[in-house]
Amino acid sequence: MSYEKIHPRWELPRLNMVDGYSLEMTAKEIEGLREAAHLIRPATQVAVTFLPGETLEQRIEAAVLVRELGFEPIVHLSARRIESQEQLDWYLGEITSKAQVKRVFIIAGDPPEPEGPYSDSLQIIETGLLEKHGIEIVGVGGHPEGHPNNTPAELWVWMEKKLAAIRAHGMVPLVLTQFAFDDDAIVNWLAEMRQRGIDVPVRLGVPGPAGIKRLLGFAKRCGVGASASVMKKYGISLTNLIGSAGPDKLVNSLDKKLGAEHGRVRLHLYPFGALTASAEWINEYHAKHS
Ligand SMILES: NC(=O)C1=CN([C@@H]2O[C@H](COP(=O)(O)OP(=O)(O)OC[C@H]3O[C@@H](n4cnc5c(N)ncnc54)[C@H](O)[C@@H]3O)[C@@H](O)[C@H]2O)C=CC1
Ligand SMILES: Nc1nc(=O)c2c([nH]1)NC[C@@H]1CN(c3ccc(C(=O)N[C@@H](CCC(=O)O)C(=O)O)cc3)CN21
Repeated sequence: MSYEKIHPRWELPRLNMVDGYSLEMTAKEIEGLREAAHLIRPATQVAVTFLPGETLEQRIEAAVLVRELGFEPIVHLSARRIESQEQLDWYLGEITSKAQVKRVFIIAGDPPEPEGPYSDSLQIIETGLLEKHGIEIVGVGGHPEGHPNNTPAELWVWMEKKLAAIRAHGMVPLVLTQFAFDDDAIVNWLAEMRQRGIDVPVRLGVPGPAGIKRLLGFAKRCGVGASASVMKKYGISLTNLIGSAGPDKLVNSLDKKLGAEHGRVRLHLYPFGALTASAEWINEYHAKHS
């Protein structure tokens, strides 16, 4: 399968670690995206989250802005937060007609009980609504550090089922990983994925630069490992939580450790509300490595 659809340069070796990066924004970060826009390369893929406390209208407005500013929207769908099939159908209709969305990312979502008819991502793929609305590329989650509700073996089975279903519905699959601070967790997980014969493109989720307390808060909330030893590798001492930290060490280490056996990868930055800081970090990294 050709993955050129995912990104024009997917089939080529990366120029550096930020080549073909993607970013994300919450649906409420309309002003944040406007402010950061001049720092972001044209046609960059920008994902719009599906978090509690956002309305569908805010998400649609955000996707429209991503498109208007000359970027490529990726719209998140949180299966457990979708209230009905009618709502999913309507939302897909809105984002595809108003923002020409071609890309979605589907994740189960954190609610322990689904708020509507869907308890997992596979069920969304199987509705047939994605291709009905012209969606071409579908991302699903990867979990380098595992997931509290599934064993690693179960997670691989789920991944293969989702990827097969995306193909069966005529769309192109992609995996986007949960953010992680631990380079070894990411590299080992990716090696296992490739050993299993899963050749799908992967976007590796890394945290953008942010305050240390904020990074640790997100790690806790999202079940991401942030032990003293992992954070030390990342460049953070847990005895001094003042200031902020960027992903330089992590990204440099990934650059060294990732080889041909890990297949095609690109980065996805999780800015955690600081889009400008992430865009600046990318530009500085690019300037240093080109
Ligand atoms: N990577 C990311 O950016 C994000 C990751 N997540 C986390 O990833 C989890 C898994 O998502 P997918 O890989 O899409 O799973 P999935 O939709 O492929 O489901 C796989 C299996 O895990 C179960 N499961 C998933 N979420 C659950 C939950 N919250 N409680 C109980 N059982 C659950 C499903 O019922 C199913 O049996 C989310 O539930 C969430 O906790 C959430 C948001 C963003
Ligand atoms: N298990 C899990 N659950 C999640 O909700 C989750 C993950 N994993 N992995 C990473 C993504 C990224 N997430 C987030 C969540 C909040 C903001 C954020 O900026 N929140 C604002 C206020 C809310 C808003 O603007 O909508 C904040 O200031 O905290 C960003 C990314 C949540 N995500």
